[in-house]
Amino acid sequence: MSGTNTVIKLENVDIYQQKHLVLSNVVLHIDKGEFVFLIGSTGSGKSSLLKVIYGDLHIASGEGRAADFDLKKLSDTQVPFLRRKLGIVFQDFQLLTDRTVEQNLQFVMQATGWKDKALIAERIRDVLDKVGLRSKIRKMPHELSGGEQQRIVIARALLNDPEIILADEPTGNLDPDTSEEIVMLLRQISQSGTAVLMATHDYHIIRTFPSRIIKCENGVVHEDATI
Ligand SMILES: Nc1ncnc2c1ncn2[C@@H]1O[C@H](COP(=O)(O)OP(=O)(O)OP(=O)(O)O)[C@@H](O)[C@H]1O
Repeated sequence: MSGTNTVIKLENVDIYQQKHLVLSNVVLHIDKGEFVFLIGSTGSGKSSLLKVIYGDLHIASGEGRAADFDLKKLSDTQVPFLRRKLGIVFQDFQLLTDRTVEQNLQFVMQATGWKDKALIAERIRDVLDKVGLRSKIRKMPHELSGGEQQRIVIARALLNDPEIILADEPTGNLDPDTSEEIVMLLRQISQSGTAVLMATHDYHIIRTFPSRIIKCENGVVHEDATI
């Protein structure tokens, strides 16, 4: 049984890439405010699992819910609304390189329906405060370090107050100290109520921040694994 605090719930889901069954009979529950690592060797299905959660791969069998969206019945028009309730953070920073931090954040807000300029400005200040980078609001991405750029990506993921952040190797391009800072930030975010699911290959990080581990291995998902 999962309570009303569940933000991700997969029950007996088979996950395919084309005709290839990548993960079978997946059972997965993530609650509000949880911080969870997602591990597994290359090709074990981590990205495929994340794709199911953000509506990029359809589920053929079983049941799935993410942030109150029914993943089995998800229509193309619903996908952008699902994604507003998920913050997505990937390894390469993906900021628009020809715009300032502020313009990068404004761009996402306008694209997701925000209109009121004062509210937009206030929300941008709030998320930059959360990642400790209000002072960088007028900087261009190339004027920021890799860790700072990743913090801005995290700020951008927080704009629409998501129920969960999906982070796919968010520290893959960062040095060890900066990686730890990013994980500390993600854990702080989870403590304030937004769940975080972080795919990583970095065992040092996993040992430094003991947390629940979900593991993809031999075509199945273990919900409470060890490294
Ligand atoms: N678009 C695709 N079409 C067909 N097969 C795919 C596609 N994407 C991934 N696969 C296959 O699905 C399996 C799982 O891939 P996936 O990318 O989910 O693994 P991963 O655990 O995220 O790997 P990595 O750690 O390297 O990112 C692999 O066998 C891969 O070759």
